[in-house]
Amino acid sequence: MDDLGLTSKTCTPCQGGIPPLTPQEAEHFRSNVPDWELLDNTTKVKRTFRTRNFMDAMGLARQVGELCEAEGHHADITFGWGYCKVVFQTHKINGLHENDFIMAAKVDQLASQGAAGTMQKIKEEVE
Ligand SMILES: C[C@H](O)[C@H](O)[C@H]1CNC2=NC(N)=NC(=O)C2=N1
Repeated sequence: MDDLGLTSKTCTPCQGGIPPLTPQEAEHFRSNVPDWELLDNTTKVKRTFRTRNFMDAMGLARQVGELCEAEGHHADITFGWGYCKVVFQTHKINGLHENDFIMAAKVDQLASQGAAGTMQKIKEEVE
């Protein structure tokens, strides 16, 4: 689905002073990360991940946080037993920027690796 090649891009430092994406532009980017949804009149993009328990939710939150720090573009992350909610917005422009969708695509990649890791762990436990 990543037709725009979002996962191979890196975030550009956003210094503000540019208009946020229009709803149409935001929806175009969102179609590349179909598990995410636009919020607050398309000024934010959100995905909630389901996890097996609290510690997995915290682990995912930590991994997402480290990715944000590495990219210099930060999510608002809330987690609890069985879930981790990730919301991106470019605060400097109070709206969405391509960076938010680059991050969404990279978080999907991260979470799928994590899920694969979990499945591998379960498989090993079973065998
Ligand atoms: C100086 C630094 O790059 C900026 O403050 C960055 C940090 N991370 C950020 N993250 C998000 N989501 N929005 C921003 O506007 C933002 N600005």
